[in-house]
Amino acid sequence: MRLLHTKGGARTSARRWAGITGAFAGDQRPLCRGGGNAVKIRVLSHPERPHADVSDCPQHPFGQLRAPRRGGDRGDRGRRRPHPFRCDGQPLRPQPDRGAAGVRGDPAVDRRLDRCALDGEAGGPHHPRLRQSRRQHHFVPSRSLRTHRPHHRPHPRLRLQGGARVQPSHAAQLFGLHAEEAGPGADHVGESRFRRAEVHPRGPRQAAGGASAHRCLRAGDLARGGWRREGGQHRRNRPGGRRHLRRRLRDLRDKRLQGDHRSDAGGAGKSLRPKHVNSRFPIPVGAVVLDLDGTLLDTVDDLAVAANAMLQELGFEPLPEPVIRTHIGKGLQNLVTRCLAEVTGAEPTAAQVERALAVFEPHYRANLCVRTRPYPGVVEGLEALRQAGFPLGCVTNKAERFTLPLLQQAGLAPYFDLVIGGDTLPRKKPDPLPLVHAAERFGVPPAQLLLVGDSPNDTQAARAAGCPVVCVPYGYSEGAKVQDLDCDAIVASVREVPSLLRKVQP
Ligand SMILES: O=C(O)COP(=O)(O)O
Ligand SMILES: [Mg+2]
Repeated sequence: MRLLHTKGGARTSARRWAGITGAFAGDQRPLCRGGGNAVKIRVLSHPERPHADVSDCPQHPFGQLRAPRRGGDRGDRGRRRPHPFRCDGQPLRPQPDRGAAGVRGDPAVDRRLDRCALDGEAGGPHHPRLRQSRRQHHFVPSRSLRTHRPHHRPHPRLRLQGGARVQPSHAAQLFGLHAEEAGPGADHVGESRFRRAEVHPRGPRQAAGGASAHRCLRAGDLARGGWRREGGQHRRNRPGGRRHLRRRLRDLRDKRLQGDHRSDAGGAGKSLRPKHVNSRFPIPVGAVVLDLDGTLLDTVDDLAVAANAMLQELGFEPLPEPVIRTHIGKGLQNLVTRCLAEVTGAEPTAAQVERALAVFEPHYRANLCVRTRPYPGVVEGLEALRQAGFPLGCVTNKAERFTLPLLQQAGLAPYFDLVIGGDTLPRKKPDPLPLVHAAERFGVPPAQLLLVGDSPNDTQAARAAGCPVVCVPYGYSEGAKVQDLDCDAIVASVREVPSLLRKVQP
């Protein structure tokens, strides 16, 4: 018996070859399996033609025929595909259909693994077209070898849809889980990460107490765990199943994230969105104000140059830029005070601050916009906000005498209808006064004035005034993490702000 493989030929060619060489007699027919460009034939030598082989064939009418390799069949591609669990020298994992494991290198194991199983046998040809069935040669790791995802980690494919507008802290609201409605023992409420139970709350039909599509109330079924049957179709759509999850996420994306104004979401007057889901987006806004340092303009380089020139003039060592960066946000006087405190190790007196400020200001005026640049996305964002019809304001703690020329030199002045500096009003951020004033000037209630900021001063002022606030992550948040700021959303850049807003007429 010979095992020959033909490549490039086909079943017909193989049969023809068998006929030509006379390798088969009477009822001995070549066993041909498969098709396409690979075929394996089992040649049974005829007693009178013991040397029948491809090399004997005078006509050699078809493509490459080759004898099986030494050491076993390595597949039609000429190379053995390494098994994922059989790296050299690594212990082999037990396989359900191949018996006990062993170590590659052990001749007995090698022989077993390299054995060329006959066509039709388990472990037979590896070419997919020659497989008896799809699953036969796949190694399915046993239950104990599968890796399990701990339940406290969010599923990797379970991303909240909605892009930047959705923050992890919204999970509870998105999925309709509020402390008062989740019931007693709902220890997961308030966690930013959510578990399976939170992602798949029971649908409205089940919650209403109606007969479930999946639950079966018959006694026999209850004895089987309450599901109609184990396995098969009935498990597919049950809550927690993948399909159920996909459908639920689609519902959330399509209907619930559209916001309160979508009264048509659920058909004629009937919203599918439960009342307790608080959709915050898009935010209804009549006007937008933006912070300057750390939100619109990257001013730290020029501020550091001026601050270090001041320190040098006063006889102190310069400070590194990252230190100066953490002192930006509460106005220039505060910056000077904190730089002095840093180098002297003590709180400076009012007179010392006044003297230092007098040294600082000329340096800053001379370096106002040398290396100061708008952050990426700022110009596009302002442009888009203007196009959407929002009146724009700049509310900063920087003194007005520096703010106005800085906006001019940076090319942002034409975008703003209103500029409020740190000394324009009696109090500055984090006091709500500048925002309340801006809302009045724009003729909108504070709840419809959006502040785009970067620091706790901005978020505190907005919360105190009752304004919505979104933060950019790149600014100077006085050492605080942007994730810790009390804001409605974190946007990667000002460019993303318009997509969060819905224009309301003032
Ligand atoms: O501290 C400053 O000088 C100004 O800070 P602000 O523009 O972020 O309000
Ligand atoms: Mg700022």
